Amino acid sequence: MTKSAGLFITFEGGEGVGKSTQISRLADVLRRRGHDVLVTREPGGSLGAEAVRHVLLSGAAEEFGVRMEAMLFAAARSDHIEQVIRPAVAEGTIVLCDRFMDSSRVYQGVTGNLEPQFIEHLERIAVNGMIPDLTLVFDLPASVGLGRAKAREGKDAAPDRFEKEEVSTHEKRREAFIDLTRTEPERCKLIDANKAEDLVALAVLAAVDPILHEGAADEAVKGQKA
Ligand SMILES: Nc1ncnc2c1ncn2[C@@H]1O[C@H](COP(=O)(O)OP(=O)(O)OP(=O)(O)O)[C@@H](O)[C@H]1O
Ligand SMILES: Cc1cn([C@H]2C[C@H](O)[C@@H](COP(=O)(O)O)O2)c(=O)[nH]c1=O
Repeated sequence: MTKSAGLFITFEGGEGVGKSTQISRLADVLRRRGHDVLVTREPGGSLGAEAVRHVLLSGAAEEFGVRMEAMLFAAARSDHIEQVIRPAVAEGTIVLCDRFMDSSRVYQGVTGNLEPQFIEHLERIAVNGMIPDLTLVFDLPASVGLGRAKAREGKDAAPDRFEKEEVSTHEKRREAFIDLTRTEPERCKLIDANKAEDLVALAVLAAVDPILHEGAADEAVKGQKA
């Protein structure tokens, strides 16, 4: 198989919506089709960003305020992009990333009440042009997602810094994620996550297939011109 162009696909949504489950299933399908695939996550995905992940999810930075947390997410994102994502996409890899800049827009921007200009400025610096080719927004009632996350972690596990917030805050996040699919319909596609795993997997493939074919068509045109 000729090497196709790399792609950057992000998975967004509230807690326990099934992102990791579907990323793993999609990665298997794409690898079977012969693609190089890298699965990664935020916050984290590079050595520096994984260190910052611990600070953020443990709640150690919470007392310093949402601006501080937003800047830590942005710092982790910048490291992750420059060390891992950009080089992988440049080599032709399909990068599947569990959460990215839209989580900052929603968690720190909308429910953290940070000024939109501040979030936009941080995003521009951190992302540095590495905008996802496609973002899948998984949608599920917040209470269902939180229930799934709790079942996954075990009833005695303590919720992390963000999981522990009010259900109404999680519902506000759900609405904000849905809004993204209205304001950026080309990039952000809504996936109904309130279905059996196999049906969600079919919806994910249906959303991803068109951009795989666009990439293949671009390569073919380049090949004809060469
Ligand atoms: N379609 C589904 N129906 C029922 N349960 C599901 C479905 N998809 C995933 N799950 C289960 O729900 C739990 C949460 O799924 P998963 O870890 O994939 O979500 P996530 O979006 O990555 O969560 P988080 O953002 O909290 O890390 C897991 O135990 C998973 O097995
Ligand atoms: C990237 C990013 C993440 N968050 C929040 C969202 C989740 O509550 C956690 C990550 O946990 P997960 O189990 O790995 O999904 O972090 C955020 O608030 N802002 C961000 O930019």
